[in-house]
Amino acid sequence: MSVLVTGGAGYIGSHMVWRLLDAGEEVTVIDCLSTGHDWAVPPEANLVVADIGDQESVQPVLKERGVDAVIHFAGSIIVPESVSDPLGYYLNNTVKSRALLEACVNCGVKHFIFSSTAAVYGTPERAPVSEDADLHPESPYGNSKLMTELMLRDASAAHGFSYAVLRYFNVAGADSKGRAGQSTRNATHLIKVATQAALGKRDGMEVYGQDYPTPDGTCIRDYIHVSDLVEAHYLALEHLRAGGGNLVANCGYGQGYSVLEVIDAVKKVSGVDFAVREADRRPGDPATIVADPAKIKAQLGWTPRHDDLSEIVRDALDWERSLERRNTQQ
Ligand SMILES: NC(=O)c1ccc[n+]([C@@H]2O[C@H](COP(=O)([O-])OP(=O)(O)OC[C@H]3O[C@@H](n4cnc5c(N)ncnc54)[C@H](O)[C@@H]3O)[C@@H](O)[C@H]2O)c1
Ligand SMILES: O=c1ccn([C@@H]2O[C@H](COP(=O)(O)OP(=O)(O)O[C@H]3O[C@H](CO)[C@H](O)[C@H](O)[C@H]3O)[C@@H](O)[C@H]2O)c(=O)[nH]1
Repeated sequence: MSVLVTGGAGYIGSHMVWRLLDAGEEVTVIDCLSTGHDWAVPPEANLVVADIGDQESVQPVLKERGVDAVIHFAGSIIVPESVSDPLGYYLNNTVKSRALLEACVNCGVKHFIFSSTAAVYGTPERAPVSEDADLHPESPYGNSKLMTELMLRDASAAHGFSYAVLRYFNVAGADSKGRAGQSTRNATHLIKVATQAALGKRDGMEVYGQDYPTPDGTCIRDYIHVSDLVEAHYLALEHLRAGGGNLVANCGYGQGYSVLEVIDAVKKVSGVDFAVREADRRPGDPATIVADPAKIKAQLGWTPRHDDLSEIVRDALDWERSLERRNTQQ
């Protein structure tokens, strides 16, 4: 048995690859390196530089490597970018996921795990939000992911493979052993941006919108440590291999923090008081989104081990410092 990780040279995918190797799995990565880095893939994994939409590259990998499970991270991930380039997002996230799925069906892949997102809920009526809530994405990004969820459901019913859709909330932090972290060029995620501001890599930062209907006027999100997230995938893989059946589940802690609370945490942990400027709202941002994680806890026995904002921030800062050293050495 071996596992194919698409997008394994990216932030979350590279953590997954380490987790699978730690468990003794045989791992192949397909990544086109559009935002990922070849150096992020451990040498023990086999990296194939290719596009997931290119079936002529993907099918031989699935067959020759005897892949029984695909964990599909590859995609475009920035909500406001999806608003300005919707067709690019539908191509990379939806059309190419369809091509990948077809390749998997052609090659008899048994299990498929998909990176979905809290963005499929839009602004939920209730916080925390559970999986049976209505789905009203507010951005092309969220729509592009929801369409892939639907393709998976229908293709699984027709072709008999099993799948898990994991809806991630806001992923942050880094491997506590320092082996992987968020290295994307021009990253836009809040905790990454704030750690860069704390380390003087950028001249302060902006808060997008302070007039949301939340206690301090800034958006509320549920930040999940990347190591807890990849553990959820590992448990989902075991569940599918054991014949546990299809699963759609939230990945978050059920605890929300506002943008200003996150910035405060970064200032406290780093000991640096960087400049924070008010800016207009960013397109596509819902006010509040917090997970109800009851389902994944009950069905997979998932137990968060890093659900502490200070730990998330500390690991992100450590990784950002290590990137600084890497850049100095290059
Ligand atoms: N980071 C978050 O907070 C978050 C939240 C919810 C969902 N997700 C989802 O998790 C997945 C991974 O996100 P990430 O934060 O690691 O992003 P990332 O940009 O670091 O990783 C994505 C990887 O996919 C590769 N890739 C992109 N398009 C490709 C293609 N067509 N063919 C082959 N490789 C391709 C990139 O080179 C990169 O290595 C994405 O699908 C994203 O939508 C992320
Ligand atoms: O410099 C910044 C960066 C972000 N923000 C704010 O911080 C919050 C979080 O923004 P992120 O960009 O960190 O994350 P998003 O919530 O936009 O999106 C992330 O989480 C989503 C799920 O909730 C998606 O899945 C998506 O892939 C992933 O990027 C938002 O209110 C945003 O406006 C700022 O104020 N300043």
